[in-house]
Amino acid sequence: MRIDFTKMHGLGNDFVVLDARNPAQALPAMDAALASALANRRTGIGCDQLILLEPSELGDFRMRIFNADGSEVEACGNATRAVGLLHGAPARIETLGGLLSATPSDTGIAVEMGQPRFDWDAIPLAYAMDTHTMPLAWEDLTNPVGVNVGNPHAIFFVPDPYAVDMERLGPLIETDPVFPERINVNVAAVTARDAITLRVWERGVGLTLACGTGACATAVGAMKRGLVDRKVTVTLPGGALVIEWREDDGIVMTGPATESFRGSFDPADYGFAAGSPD
Ligand SMILES: N[C@H](CCC[C@H](N)C(=O)O)C(=O)O
Repeated sequence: MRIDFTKMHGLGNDFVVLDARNPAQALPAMDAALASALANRRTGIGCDQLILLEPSELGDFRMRIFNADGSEVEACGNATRAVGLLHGAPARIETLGGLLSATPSDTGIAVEMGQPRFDWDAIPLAYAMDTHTMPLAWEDLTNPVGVNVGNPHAIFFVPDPYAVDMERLGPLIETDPVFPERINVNVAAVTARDAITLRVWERGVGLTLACGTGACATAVGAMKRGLVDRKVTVTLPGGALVIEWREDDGIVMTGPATESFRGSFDPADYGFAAGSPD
């Protein structure tokens, strides 16, 4: 019994997508162990996030998101565009972070990501503080913005994101106890009223070529600080996303989604029997 998968990416942030809406694709219990084994780029299929589609009572389908370390999380912007493409947008997608809508646009897929949350306990943080300019510092990275866009982000505005030692500082910040659920770490430079350059150390993954929720969080953080207008282009190593923060609709992220190839695997190769109940 083999399990089918679709390999996809959004600006190089890549995913292995499993579709468990089809009972014939009954999956072993999807858990941290299986997700991290499949995501492993040496011994597994390899991806930043493992995406599992399941039936949903609330929307067209449910999307579960597992980081490469196996942690299940609330939101993944690039994957939301990818599964919107795969399913056929328009689509209403249930996630742990809320019900999202994906619709086709002339530059790919547009996703309404909901409203950002800035309260310290919504990020969440370990104690109360001003999230507009958090009194925190890790060497030259100081006073980030804290925001939750379905998942938690810290945004540092710096002169040059590519001059930051993310491999060293990223994991230090990601796992600091001030972030009880860890954090996605963004370093950004505002280059115009409608342009931001961004790099992201992702919670549970590390440096990625792009992070959709990071682009959303960074855009609204810059808007809160009055650094940019309400619609900006965020350029990541893998390419650009357009982020707009509308009063009523919340954040709208628009960008490409790509299907790379399809394949299948035998769960027994990962120590799991297909079809075993969750
Ligand atoms: N690492 C993120 C999840 C994936 C976010 C990123 N891939 C995106 O496109 O939003 C987290 O733990 O919250």
